[in-house]
This record gives sequence, structure tokens and C-alpha cells, in this order.
Amino acid sequence: MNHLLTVENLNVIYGHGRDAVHAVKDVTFHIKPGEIFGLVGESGCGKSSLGKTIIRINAPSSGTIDYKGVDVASLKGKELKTYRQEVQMVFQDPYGSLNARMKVGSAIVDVLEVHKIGANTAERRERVTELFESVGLNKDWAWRYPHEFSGGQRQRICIARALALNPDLLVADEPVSALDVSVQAEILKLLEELRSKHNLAFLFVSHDLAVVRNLCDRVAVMYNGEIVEMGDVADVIDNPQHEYTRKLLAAVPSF
Ligand SMILES: Nc1ncnc2c1ncn2[C@@H]1O[C@H](COP(=O)(O)OP(=O)(O)OP(=O)(O)O)[C@@H](O)[C@H]1O
Repeated sequence: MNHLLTVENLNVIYGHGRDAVHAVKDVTFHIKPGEIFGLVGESGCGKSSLGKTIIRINAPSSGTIDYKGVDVASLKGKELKTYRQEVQMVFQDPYGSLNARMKVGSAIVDVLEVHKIGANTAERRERVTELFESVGLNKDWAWRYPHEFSGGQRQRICIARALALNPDLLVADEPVSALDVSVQAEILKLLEELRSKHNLAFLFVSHDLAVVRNLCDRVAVMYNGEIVEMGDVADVIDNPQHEYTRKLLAAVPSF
């Protein structure tokens, strides 16, 4: 099967000289279409830096990111716009990523307009209500403000916004870490449904091994900027080979 995303020998270094921070070290992995690929590791190990480089917030210091056979660093103009549609990001803090002064649905209408999806505002508003329903929210709630929602509902709104452009890959950076355990379970169920329905692939960034074990197909364990272990989630978590993975697992009582 062809890979959707292939990351090869990627390095991300912030700053220069003695102050340089080598956040991502020679990282190589791939994600297949419709695959949920987990990336685990403790705070500061470089997970977000890797995610941000994939969505082109950061530039690689060296190495390549290939998406559907094209080097992401070389994308310009229309091709870059298409990449920005097809690869979306969901963040840990749904409130911080919503505009407090805008009705949540209007913000999504704006996204659709920028990307010229829908013939007119009425069509775009209709699409927003469909998106709301597809993430399990009442469609009439689309015209409310962010503060009128709970944390879990806000994360559903961020997911709806990410889905607005029909992405093939969602980079989800700790998307359930700020939520209560019961709400976490509902959002994880939604992500799994979206994968089945749209063949959506995920880079699922998390520090939580229990969540990764439940949701992901394969996982990479990151430590100090490097991938130290990678494989099918059951193999890695039930039979860890690397000392650091064992340490991470030992820290979770349920394992
Ligand atoms: N913009 C930046 N400039 C300089 N150093 C940075 C920058 N962003 C991250 N770093 C450093 O790079 C390293 C990796 O950080 P990163 O945020 O990628 O890790 P993380 O695993 O996502 O951690 P967390 O879960 O706490 O966000 C850390 O040492 C961090 O301090």
C-alpha cells in the first residue's frame, strides 16, 4: 500500500550555536491512508515540534516529509493550499483555538469561504450544520459563542472545523488531554468513527499510553527527540523492547 505521509531522517533544531535545541533527531516513519499512528513520549521529547513541522508551522532543519509522493518543503501556491486543506491540526486546548468573539459556525463559514468551498453563504451555512451533526453536536448550536460550550463540545467544534475541508490526515496534538476521562472516551470514539467513515488518517500525539493502546494501529515512542521504538500498538505496549518504553509503561498503573 502506498504511504500517505513519509517522514525521513527529519531533524528540527531551534536556534543556533550553544543555544541550539535539537528537538527532533533523525526521525523516520510513515502513515498509511486511514491509519491511526500514535506518537508517545513525555513532555519536551519533541512531539509537538514534529507535528508542527508536518503542518509546516516549523521548517525542517534537514530530512524530508513526503505527502502523497511530493516533498512538502517544495510546495508552493495552489499545491501548498491543497496541502493545507488535506492536512489539518487539532490542538490540546479547544478554547484557545477558537475565536471567543465569533459564533463558532461563522468561523467555519469563513474557513469554507477562504478555500472557496460552497457557492454562497447559504450553502456554507448548510455545510456547517452538516459538520456539526457529523461530530455529534446539535446543528442549531452552530450559531453560539465558544463560552457557551463545555470542553468536550468545544473539542468537537475544533474537529468539525478541521473536517470542513475534507482532510486526509489529521495531526491531533494531545486532543483529549485537557478533558475529563468520560469525555475523553466519547471524543476517542468520535475519532474512530471518523476514520471508518472518511478513511481519515491520524498522527495522534499523546503522552497517555492507555489512550494510545485503545485508539492507535501503530505507535512510535519518542524520547529526547528520537524515536526509540516503533511498531504495532499491541506489540510495543504488550511487549516493549526499549528500556524507555518499559519505564513509560511502568508509570501507568493499569499496565
Ligand atoms: N519555538 C521554540 N524555540 C526553542 N525551543 C523550542 C521551541 N519549541 C520547542 N522547543 C524545545 O524543543 C524541545 C521539544 O519541545 P516540544 O514542545 O516539541 O516537546 P513535546 O514533547 O511536544 O512537549 P509538550 O508535550 O510539553 O509540548 C523542548 O526542549 C522545548 O523546550
